[in-house]
Amino acid sequence: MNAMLETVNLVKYFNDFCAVNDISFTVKKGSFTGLLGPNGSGKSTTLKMLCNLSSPTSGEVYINGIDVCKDAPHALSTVGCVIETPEAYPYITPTELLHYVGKLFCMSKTAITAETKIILDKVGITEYADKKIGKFSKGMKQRVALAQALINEPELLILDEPSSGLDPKGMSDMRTILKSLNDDGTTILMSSHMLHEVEELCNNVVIISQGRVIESGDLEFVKSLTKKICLTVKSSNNPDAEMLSKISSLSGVKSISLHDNSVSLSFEGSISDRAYLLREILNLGLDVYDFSESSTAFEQVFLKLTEESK
Ligand SMILES: Nc1ncnc2c1ncn2[C@@H]1O[C@H](COP(=O)(O)OP(=O)(O)OP(=O)(O)O)[C@@H](O)[C@H]1O
Repeated sequence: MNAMLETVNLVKYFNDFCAVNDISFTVKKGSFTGLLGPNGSGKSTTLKMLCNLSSPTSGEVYINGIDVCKDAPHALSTVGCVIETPEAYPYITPTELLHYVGKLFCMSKTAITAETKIILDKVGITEYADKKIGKFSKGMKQRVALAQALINEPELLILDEPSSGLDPKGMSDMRTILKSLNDDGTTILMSSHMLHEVEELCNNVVIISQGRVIESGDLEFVKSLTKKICLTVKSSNNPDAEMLSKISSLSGVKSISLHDNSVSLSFEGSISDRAYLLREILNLGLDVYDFSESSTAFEQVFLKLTEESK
């Protein structure tokens, strides 16, 4: 079986408000799946139901084919979760926390000690192993939260915005850790607001809006849903008005704007159309030193899909 996790027609009402409306998706074994959606779209509510922290109004969740609502301990025995920013007791140390969590999983003291060493190294806090968590920065606390989710060597990690609130270095470190966990075979389902993060890490995406799945599939498929891409052309000479007008009339160019010496193009066409466009731009006399697809291509898909679903 290829599915690590499957949700079937998941519904969650808070009184008469429907926060999750008939959500079905699959997380493939070994994948790094991003759960994307605007604020309030139902990401956290969905993840909480997957970890049995909240009961669905209706619908089912299966992990490795086991129904989470009917047999949570069995279904979740292979899962590690970090939902919202967990606050550990400030006066305990990462080592003590991992020992406590390990005992909850009925692990032996020897196994806990061995695992703790490996995990603290994986998340990069070995030197803080015996320091009190209360004094840790937000980034360190996120690493501790991830560490406790790893104690039972989970096959599946469910993470609610793991980079949230971290500074750029903290985010980058967290991405490196998650990438390495996934490379080592851990399946990861992660919610995120940061599209570039999802593009960098994930190979599958589930996009939700207003409690509904509006698109899901592998990242390249979702990106291909819009043929229009954003190209950035940087040149050492400044394009004049005539050049800009000529560029805007080239085949495939939908719109054009200029910021400093950089021309942004909205473009639709094949790879060879793109090559033709570059040749034409060079022929116009622009001294191009960079011609690249900007990272907003996926962002455009996301905005378009969430806009269309309203
Ligand atoms: N316990 C609750 N009681 C009532 N409404 C709730 C509760 N939890 C969530 N909601 C509502 O359900 C909707 C979905 O919330 P949820 O937190 O799942 O969204 P989200 O996509 O995770 O948002 P964000 O990106 O801002 O974290 C929101 O409108 C929220 O206000």
